[in-house]
Amino acid sequence: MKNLKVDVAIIGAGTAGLGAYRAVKAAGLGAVIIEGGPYGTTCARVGCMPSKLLIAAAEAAHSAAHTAPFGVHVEGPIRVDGAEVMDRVKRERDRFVGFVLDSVDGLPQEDKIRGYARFLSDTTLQVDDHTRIEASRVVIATGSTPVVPDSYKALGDRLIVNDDVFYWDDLPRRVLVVGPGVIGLELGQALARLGVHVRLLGRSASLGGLSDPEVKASALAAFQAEFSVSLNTRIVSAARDGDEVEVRWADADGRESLERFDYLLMAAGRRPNLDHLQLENTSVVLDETGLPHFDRRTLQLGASPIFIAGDVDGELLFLHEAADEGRIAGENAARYPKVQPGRRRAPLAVVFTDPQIAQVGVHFKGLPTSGVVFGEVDFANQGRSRVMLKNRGKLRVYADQYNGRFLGAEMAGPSIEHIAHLLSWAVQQEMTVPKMLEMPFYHPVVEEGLRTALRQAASQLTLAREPLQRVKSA
Ligand SMILES: Cc1cc2nc3c(=O)[nH]c(=O)nc-3n(C[C@H](O)[C@H](O)[C@H](O)COP(=O)(O)OP(=O)(O)OC[C@H]3O[C@@H](n4cnc5c(N)ncnc54)[C@H](O)[C@@H]3O)c2cc1C
Ligand SMILES: NC(=O)c1ccc[n+]([C@@H]2O[C@H](COP(=O)([O-])OP(=O)(O)OC[C@H]3O[C@@H](n4cnc5c(N)ncnc54)[C@H](O)[C@@H]3O)[C@@H](O)[C@H]2O)c1
Repeated sequence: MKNLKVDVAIIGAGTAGLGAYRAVKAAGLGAVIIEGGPYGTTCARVGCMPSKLLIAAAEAAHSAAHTAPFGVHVEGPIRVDGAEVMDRVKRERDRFVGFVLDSVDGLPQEDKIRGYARFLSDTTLQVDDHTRIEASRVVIATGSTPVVPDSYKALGDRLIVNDDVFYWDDLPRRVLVVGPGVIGLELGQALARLGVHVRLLGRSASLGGLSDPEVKASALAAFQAEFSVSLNTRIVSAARDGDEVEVRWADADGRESLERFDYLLMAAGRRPNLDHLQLENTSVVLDETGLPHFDRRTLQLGASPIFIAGDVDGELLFLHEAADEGRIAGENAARYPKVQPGRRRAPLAVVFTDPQIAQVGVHFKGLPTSGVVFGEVDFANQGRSRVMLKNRGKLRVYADQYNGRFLGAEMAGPSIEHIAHLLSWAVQQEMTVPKMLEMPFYHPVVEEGLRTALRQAASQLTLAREPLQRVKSA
């Protein structure tokens, strides 16, 4: 058994863990980073980057197949070569992973420990059965794993998760996607556009994380016009038959269907990688679901010398949040016990479907029940969106009725990744709707649709009247 003593031990060399490691080293302390799986990060290897590569191929196929309304005719069938599609996805993915591997290669050899870590106490870690580490502080950055209900496990290698898709050598013929969340929608639509027969089933009314019912209805209509998406369904049975999966499912009205697929892609959410850490050996307080209590601002677990960062805290499963949290946890581990709140950014989430989906600031479901004004634009008749034949979806903005402060927005539509950025910057700058309307809007751009929504919200503000009413009622 090898014994080590170090200031800070970081568990997990993903985006959050590497960020934490860099922050500890920048503070002049010693650190080790422990990794049990392959280096390269979830984002680069099986997450953000390969999914966007698959989506890019799907967009190319979709555009090629939809030129006719412009009077442009591509003669003959559009041929998607699945092997070539997957080859590019994997080649480019490996390039992105390569950048991470280069940066890991650059770390001092003695700082890198290979193996899976578990806690023996707050400050003692066991890595596999070869190394014991005494660390004054520990950062948990172990990421998340797809949730796979036990009842599906008999499907064997015909049951897949997002990771498996990015190791395919060719595209399959038929895929059942379970879960209309972010991953299910992104991968489901991309595969459908590449010619795979896709059915996407959800067990509730949820869709891509949206909470605004009007935006959700608009997004659902857009997706359903293109491929098979059914909500409020129930999978009655899923059984393996040879190399196929036979699925019986019931729609919202209870009508049952029987269908065969090559794969069942489980995209029903992710859970934190905490199971094997043996947190029960520490002083950390766990809630009834086994998740540790932590301070969102400092990322400290109670008063312990243990910090948490990235997907594993189960809060904001996005790359930029994992990077921020890694830095904050690393800085606080370095300055422990004098921890400080870290700077957090305005909430921003983008789903790379078509239409894209985004949420910014306060979500619809988090709005107060009164004192909020709404503005909206339906992209169906928005000038530039119609010019491009991308006129699907809806955007709704929320503002404080009395001080005009822009609170947040939910949206589905064209150019949404960019509009969502503008809006998240406005949230972080604490702008009011009238102030936002003072900003330039070029013509003709999709952002003119945003202006329509902002104007509608502005017209309902009671900025001047409110103080008067207060005086009257006093
Ligand atoms: C398909 C998909 C698409 C996505 N697309 C986007 C996107 O477009 N934009 C976006 O912002 N986010 C996206 N995400 C989310 C984003 O990838 C994650 O939020 C981010 O990668 C989380 O980083 P992390 O450092 O917390 O975890 P990870 O990168 O997963 O790192 C955790 C590491 O810990 C290791 N580990 C686990 N347990 C132990 C242990 N006991 N001992 C040692 N090592 C351990 C793991 O092997 C892993 O390497 C996507 C995710 C998926 C799955
Ligand atoms: N573009 C991005 O930023 C991006 C892309 C992919 C993933 N991510 C991150 O990864 C996280 C996880 O993604 P996800 O799509 O796995 O989870 P999710 O929580 O977004 O969606 C899961 C969906 O599955 C449904 N569901 C759950 N159990 C089910 C069952 N048994 N049958 C049918 N439907 C079921 C849920 O109702 C929900 O709609 C996201 O929340 C996101 O933070 C981000």
